[in-house]
Amino acid sequence: MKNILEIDSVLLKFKSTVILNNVYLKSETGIITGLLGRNGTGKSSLMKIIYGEIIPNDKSIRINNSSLFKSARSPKDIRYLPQNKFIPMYLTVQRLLKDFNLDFSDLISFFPEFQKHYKSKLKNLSGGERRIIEIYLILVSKTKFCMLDEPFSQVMPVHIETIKKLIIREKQNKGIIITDHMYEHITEISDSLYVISNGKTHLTNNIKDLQKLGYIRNS
Ligand SMILES: Nc1ncnc2c1ncn2[C@@H]1O[C@H](COP(=O)(O)OP(=O)(O)OP(=O)(O)O)[C@@H](O)[C@H]1O
Repeated sequence: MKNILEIDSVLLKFKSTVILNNVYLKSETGIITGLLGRNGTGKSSLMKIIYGEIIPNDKSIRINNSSLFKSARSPKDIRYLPQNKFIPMYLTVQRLLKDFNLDFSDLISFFPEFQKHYKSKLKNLSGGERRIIEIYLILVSKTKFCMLDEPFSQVMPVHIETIKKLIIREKQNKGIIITDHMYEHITEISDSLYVISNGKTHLTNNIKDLQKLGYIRNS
């Protein structure tokens, strides 16, 4: 089944500063939605609003045309990978995979290096290894929509390529919203691309749009 998430009419202010104003964004099963924008333009805030972690001054969010009025979200509907680590360090890879109902064999088919880490606690993994586990759990576990906030920072280039393959596999079952300043990876895998500028989302098609919106320099 195809699921559609839409958000519009967003107004987010911190004190008197307007961060987001009149945003529109759509995510749907089978589509990778890229979100770009300069530092501080509100990409993480928009994801947190969708996830229900920030309550903005105004918003309208719908899944399959039903409005979400409550702030609590079910993991069956939306999963969110925040920028900062969020999983308790004392949990093992084995325990996390069990909790998220995931297979170790699938993880190591993408990341064979993790064979030795089945019983490792997160605190005993490197920063990049921990990030890969977090990305895998959020991206692969069952849900309608998955939001990834800067999945590529901390991860080495070979693993970035693997994560991109995993994202492309997973979009068959869910809508994926992704932001990262390694924008070439985002433009490469995105089916639909928005840039946030001056509090608004701009649906963009090409690199020229990114230049016009001040996200990258004119070459
Ligand atoms: N809890 C808060 N209180 C006050 N201001 C905040 C709060 N959270 C975010 N902001 C401000 O809102 C703006 C948007 O922040 P946000 O983290 O959403 O930006 P971003 O586009 O994700 O940035 P980056 O690319 O640097 O990660 C920033 O100016 C930030 O300082």
